[in-house]
Amino acid sequence: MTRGFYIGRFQPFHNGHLSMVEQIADDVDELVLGIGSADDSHTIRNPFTAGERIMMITKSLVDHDLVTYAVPIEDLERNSVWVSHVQSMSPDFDVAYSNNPLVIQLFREADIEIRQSPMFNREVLEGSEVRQRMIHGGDWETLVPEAVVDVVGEIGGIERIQMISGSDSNGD
Ligand SMILES: Nc1ncnc2c1ncn2[C@@H]1O[C@H](COP(=O)(O)OP(=O)(O)OP(=O)(O)O)[C@@H](O)[C@H]1O
Ligand SMILES: NC(=O)c1ccc[n+]([C@@H]2O[C@H](COP(=O)(O)O)[C@@H](O)[C@H]2O)c1
Repeated sequence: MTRGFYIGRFQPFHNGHLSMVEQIADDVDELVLGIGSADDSHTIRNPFTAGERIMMITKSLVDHDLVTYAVPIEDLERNSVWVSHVQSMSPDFDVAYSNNPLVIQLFREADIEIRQSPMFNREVLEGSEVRQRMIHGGDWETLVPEAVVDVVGEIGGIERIQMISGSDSNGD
């Protein structure tokens, strides 16, 4: 039995993240999704709470044949102890997945196997692109799973991110 660990902020969970999960599913029996920066929300970079991101991920993966656990991981002041912090919060895992250079470095230094994946359609499948489209009234819905559109609607996410940015749906 192999269990993987995939860390990200998932602000929001988009189709690039979904493709990465689908690829990881070929390697592992179970997957922990670490909700990074879990203590942050209501900012342009991190508009959604950890609980809202868990809803997005759980509902997006409900029809996938993979056992998943979403675990909130708060940020720490000290990078040197971050991997221990992750391990203290997560079910045990055999291999970690990330394309983030700092995350890769920290897991390598802790002698934990880390795998990267190709970037899927990165010109548009990027959290900051999705958030900019939400702020400016662009087409963000095609970049995320349908379940994420539903959750964003349920929580009033567009109104929130537009309020945070001081914009409105027609603003720049
Ligand atoms: N299109 C993609 N294809 C494959 N991996 C991706 C893609 N987008 C993000 N990732 C990876 O998923 C992990 C989590 O990413 P993250 O939540 O920061 O999303 P992001 O799209 O990079 O968002 P942001 O623009 O908010 O930083 C990182 O390792 C990131 O490199
Ligand atoms: N010292 C720390 O708290 C520390 C170190 C490395 C990564 N992280 C977190 O891991 C996550 C990595 O995800 P991204 O690849 O989405 O940036 C982020 O939430 C980031 O803040 C935290």
